[in-house]
Amino acid sequence: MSELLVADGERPREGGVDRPITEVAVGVLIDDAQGCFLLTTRPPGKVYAGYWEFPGGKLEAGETVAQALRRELQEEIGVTIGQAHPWHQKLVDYPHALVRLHFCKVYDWSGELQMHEGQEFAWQTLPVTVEPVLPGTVPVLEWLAQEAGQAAGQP
Ligand SMILES: Nc1nc2c([nH]c(=O)n2[C@H]2C[C@H](O)[C@@H](COP(=O)(O)OP(=O)(O)OP(=O)(O)O)O2)c(=O)[nH]1
Repeated sequence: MSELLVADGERPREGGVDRPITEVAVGVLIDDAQGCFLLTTRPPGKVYAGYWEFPGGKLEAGETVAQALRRELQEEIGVTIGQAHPWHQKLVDYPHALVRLHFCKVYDWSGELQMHEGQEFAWQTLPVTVEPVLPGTVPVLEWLAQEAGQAAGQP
């Protein structure tokens, strides 16, 4: 498990020191043929609206990460995913909540992208050209860059 990331640390925390951890499933949809990955904006009305992130959402009671991811991606972007490959986890302390992000890589899906919640989407390569990026999403871009460097034979 990686260390805690504190986002917007100068702002007060809702719920005090003992707030529960909210588990979140997040999908890094990778198009290997094109060498790109999908980012979407947070919908209007949600915290950090307009910030770029990877699609996903909170686990409901009794759900596994893979089940939640499958449901969220159907609801939010209209695709049905194949296998979700567990990748990294990150604990992020936001003003609004303490969240544990379960990032999964996804290489297969069916259906056309449909932004059901008024989001924008962008297929991106590194470095990304969209901004602002959600604080809890920034580490993912670093992990992707590390992997790309390793694949290219860099230390
Ligand atoms: N989907 C997603 N959420 C992220 C990422 N990075 C990150 O810090 N988060 C945080 C933001 C939110 O606090 C939380 C996700 O909650 P959410 O509000 O989007 O989830 P949801 O779709 O289930 O929301 P709702 O049903 O309660 O409206 O995880 C990311 O890359 N993708």
